[in-house]
Amino acid sequence: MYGVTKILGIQGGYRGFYARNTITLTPKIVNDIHKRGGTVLGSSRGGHDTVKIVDSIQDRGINQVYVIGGDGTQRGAGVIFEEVRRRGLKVSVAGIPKTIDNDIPVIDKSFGFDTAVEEAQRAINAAHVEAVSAENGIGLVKLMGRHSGFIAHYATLASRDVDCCLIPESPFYLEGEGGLFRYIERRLKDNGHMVIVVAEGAGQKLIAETMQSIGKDASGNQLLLDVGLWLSQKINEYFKKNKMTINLKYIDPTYMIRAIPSNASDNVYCTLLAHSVVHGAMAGYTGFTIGQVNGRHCYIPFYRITEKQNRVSITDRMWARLLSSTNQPSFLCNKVIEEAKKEQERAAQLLDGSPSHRKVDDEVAASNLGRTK
Ligand SMILES: Nc1ncnc2c1ncn2[C@@H]1O[C@H](COP(=O)(O)OP(=O)(O)OP(=O)(O)O)[C@@H](O)[C@H]1O
Ligand SMILES: O=P(O)(O)OC[C@H]1O[C@](O)(CO)[C@@H](O)[C@@H]1O
Repeated sequence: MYGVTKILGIQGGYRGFYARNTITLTPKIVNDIHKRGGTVLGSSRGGHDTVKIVDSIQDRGINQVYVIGGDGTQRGAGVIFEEVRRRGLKVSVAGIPKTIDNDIPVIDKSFGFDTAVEEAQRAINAAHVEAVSAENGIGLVKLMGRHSGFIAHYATLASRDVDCCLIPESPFYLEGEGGLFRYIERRLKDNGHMVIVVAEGAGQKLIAETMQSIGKDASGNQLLLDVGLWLSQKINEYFKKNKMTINLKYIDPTYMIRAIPSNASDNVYCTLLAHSVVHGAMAGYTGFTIGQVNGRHCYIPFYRITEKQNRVSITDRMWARLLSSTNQPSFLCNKVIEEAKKEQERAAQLLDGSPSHRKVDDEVAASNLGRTK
């Protein structure tokens, strides 16, 4: 369509610009990559040496750079764009959001998220089978998502077999009235079994009270303490102390939900993102991330994408729908709800520069919060 004669694939993430080989991408090489999990180019964490990267772009005569990855990758693309602009180079820099976490703001969802939610069903179903097959069975599933709870949230809504979903955005506590242990006791007495889904970023403050931080990864992301093992141990200890028999089965599908090939919905989404981003670069746009916003493909300036992370809003209808589907306690006091609403209003004003038009559905959220206390 555009008469492009050469497309280079940079291998091994950002360091691939200066420390790894590159491969020439041809229709034959990329023909079936949508049927394979992972990345044909390989990825890495860390290694973003902006000067070396832009030197490489300049030396190779590259005039369009398409950067595929999560929130960190998009931040890295933004830095490259600034350096390219500082040098006055005629190079278009465009980002394509790809992460299972769905933690990239502004866009409706990230490529990879749907596939992860679909694959998580297998782990939740297994947890449910194990839970119903034993006396006071508890199936506990930990899901990825880093500091966002979207995968756990939507996998719970999709499954309908989950009795409690714990996410980083909604703090919880274990002991006492309204705490997790009392809720588990009640569910086991009423139902004989239960399924708990916990996002890997949940409970970090609670765990940190008794466990040391384990540092950061090569990209500077805080490494998460293992909430799945911690919660399994805490639940077993509590019921042992209270002399109540339980059979807890812990399932950690972690990389299973990331390593599989993308599903049909994500394949179509990815194709549309690719078409849109190329049209944008060919039209002369630069410094943008492509993304679907309210169903339409948009060119979003890097600074909008990198100014914050997308997090589950616990005063939104979708979270209220989860609470009414699991019947779990909200673990929240009114003060936290009010703070969350204010944060949501501030975020909405930031996005459209005006007072928030989107009225949080207080009645639904509050009634569910109130009802499940
Ligand atoms: N602010 C930044 N400036 C320059 N480079 C960055 C920045 N943040 C992240 N990067 C680089 O972007 C790359 C990917 O970042 P990271 O490892 O956080 O993964 P990610 O893109 O967030 O993907 P995922 O969300 O799937 O983990 C790394 O090479 C990292 O060094
Ligand atoms: O591949 P690594 O370094 O273990 O990173 C795991 C992280 O990557 C993600 O899968 C994507 O950001 C997160 O959900 C998870 O916390």
